Amino acid sequence: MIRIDSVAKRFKAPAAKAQGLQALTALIKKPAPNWIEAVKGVSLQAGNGRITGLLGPNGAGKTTTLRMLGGLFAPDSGRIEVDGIDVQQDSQGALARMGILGDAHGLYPRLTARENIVYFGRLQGMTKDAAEARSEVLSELLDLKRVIDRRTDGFSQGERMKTALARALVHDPANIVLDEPTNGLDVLATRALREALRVLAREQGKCVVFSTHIMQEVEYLCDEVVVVSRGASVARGTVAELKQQTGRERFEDAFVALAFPELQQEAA
Ligand SMILES: Nc1ncnc2c1ncn2[C@@H]1O[C@H](COP(=O)(O)OP(=O)(O)OP(=O)(O)O)[C@@H](O)[C@H]1O
Repeated sequence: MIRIDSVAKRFKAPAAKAQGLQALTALIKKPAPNWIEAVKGVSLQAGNGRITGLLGPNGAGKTTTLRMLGGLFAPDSGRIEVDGIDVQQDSQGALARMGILGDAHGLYPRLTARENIVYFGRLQGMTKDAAEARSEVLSELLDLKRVIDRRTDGFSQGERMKTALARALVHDPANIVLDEPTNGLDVLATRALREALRVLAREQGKCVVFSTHIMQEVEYLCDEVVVVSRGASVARGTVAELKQQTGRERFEDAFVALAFPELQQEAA
């Protein structure tokens, strides 16, 4: 179970290079930094055996939220818990309970897919035998058998994603977090991934959280959706509830109404 409570995070904007008089003034008086409010208040509760989608347009703050969940940096405010473990207080404990598929897959190109998976298992404290047995199970679940003993150098986007996902799941974590997992995948690879996520949540009782900006993805997969817009969670519910809440028949229209309310006012 994952619980994110009102997290916020801002970044210092890289300063534009000052020129002429501006540069001279900047030498004497350092200009105040500009801040980018990447996340201003995102909350989410994701239960076990369910797929929860973080749906938002580009730049809404999805990746930043998931990076805080993965302990890559701390929120400026708010709190994140994984199975009751506070990510800031015990990031190792929280990470041990999560399998994270980030935007960069970072496989070792000289190792085979199996070696990549087993190596990661060893880093998670598994015995070689246990990691190898698990790589077998995952190669079945993710349909990796054909390529599991090939070096990952030269893998297609889909093969890379599946190997990275297998690696993230090697320690059989109770919580699975994926950042835009279908990016760059073709229709068959997307279907295979969806099917795997369904098995993980519905049959194995995992808590699955994934971010996306693709409406269809959410309609096909999610038990619960959290809509994020401009750094804040603005709505949550099932697809049917969000359609009902906005009085829209199509989910795309419901999403636009929730994420960009100003567009509705302009249209009115
Ligand atoms: N390290 C950083 N430094 C400065 N700004 C950042 C940093 N990381 C994110 N941002 C900004 O924060 C905002 C939210 O970014 P984020 O990557 O979380 O959005 P997103 O919802 O994942 O978008 P996308 O769907 O396009 O990947 C954006 O405006 C982005 O430019």
